[in-house]
Amino acid sequence: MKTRAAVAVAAGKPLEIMEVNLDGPRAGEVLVEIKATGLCHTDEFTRSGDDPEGIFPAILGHEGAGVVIEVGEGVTSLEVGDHVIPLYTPECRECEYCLNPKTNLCQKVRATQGQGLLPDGSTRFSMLDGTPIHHYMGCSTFANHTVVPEIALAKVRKDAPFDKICYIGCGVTTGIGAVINTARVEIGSRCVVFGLGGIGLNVIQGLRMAGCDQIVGVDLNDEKEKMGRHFGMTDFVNPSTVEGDIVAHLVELTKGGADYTFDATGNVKVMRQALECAHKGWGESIIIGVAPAGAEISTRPFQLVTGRVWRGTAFGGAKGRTDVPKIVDWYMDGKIEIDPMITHKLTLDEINHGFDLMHQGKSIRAVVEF
Ligand SMILES: NC(=O)c1ccc[n+]([C@@H]2O[C@H](COP(=O)([O-])OP(=O)(O)OC[C@H]3O[C@@H](n4cnc5c(N)ncnc54)[C@H](O)[C@@H]3O)[C@@H](O)[C@H]2O)c1
Ligand SMILES: [Zn+2]
Ligand SMILES: [Zn+2]
Repeated sequence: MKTRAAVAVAAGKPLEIMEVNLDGPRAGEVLVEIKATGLCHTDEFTRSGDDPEGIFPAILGHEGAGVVIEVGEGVTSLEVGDHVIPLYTPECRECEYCLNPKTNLCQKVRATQGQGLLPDGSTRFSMLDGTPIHHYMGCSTFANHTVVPEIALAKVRKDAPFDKICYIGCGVTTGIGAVINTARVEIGSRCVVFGLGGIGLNVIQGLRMAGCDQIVGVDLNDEKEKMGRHFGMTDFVNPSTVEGDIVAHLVELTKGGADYTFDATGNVKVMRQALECAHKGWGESIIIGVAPAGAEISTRPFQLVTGRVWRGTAFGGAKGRTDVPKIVDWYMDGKIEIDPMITHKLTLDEINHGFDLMHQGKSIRAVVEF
């Protein structure tokens, strides 16, 4: 079949909207009509050429929601008409990682996914002249139709709006999951969140759900304060207006250090501050942000010797086929909010404008509706 897609033709170039060929699903695969997709920083990281593992041409996008149009041979868990969210972290439920409750990093299709290919080593997308186009993060949601492995699709309820739940495909789950699955924050905790963007705000609403006593938000942009407070932030700190050491300031504000801290900036200097403002003896710092290629974190080992813990999280530690449908329920039941974070709606033709908004710090999430 043919479908419309925004194609990343080369590193650093704007996406090109074009008609592409899409082959039907093979064994274990599913054809999905994408109804809506969010634009995440990770897409921009790859589009810009900063991602050392970026492969071109490719169809980017990993934060989508849509409907099953056709299932390949042997697919048993999904049928035509099901509503789904593609998962860049799949859940095969049989690999060593899926069977271990400590991780969500299913390895079943890892090797081919990293190469921009489906598990059989080939691509379903091509340009009209026959040039193959790579998949991206196993999802490629910047296309009106895409082919995804069955194990990389979460089946969700049919009454949930696509233009909101697409965000659960990355940002919402990453932020809330970092609190619930990775940190396992206890009721009454004091926490600090660095970076109040599309990820940090979801950390904040996760902390509110977890019943924290204090939720400190840290951002260089004062305009982020209002939204932070809306989602449950109790204190706002702009490091550029703090005199002296930001770490000492945060330790004092949290009465001795935070029980849990989160980096949602991707800046390795901020990651160090996040670790060092965690409480001596038990404070844990969770790295969510993706740092530039080659960047390294550092601290004095004494920080860890005296009981602080440094951890990281991918996709909020969520096992997608199991956890994503529950998060969709939380949204539909009003336990979490998504609507105020969808600040811009675009058509596929306007997708490059979405990246401009991201750079200008004007959007939390821009969503493309097909
Ligand atoms: N681990 C994962 O699974 C995962 C998933 C998605 C995104 N991410 C990463 O999470 C990070 C945040 O993504 P986002 O979409 O929220 O980005 P964003 O740009 O919307 O938000 C980042 C925020 O950090 C603030 N900031 C920047 N530098 C700062 C500093 N020095 N001190 C304090 N605040 C600062 C910015 O003003 C902005 O509000 C990115 O690095 C992204 O790649 C990780
Ligand atoms: Zn993402
Ligand atoms: Zn697995």
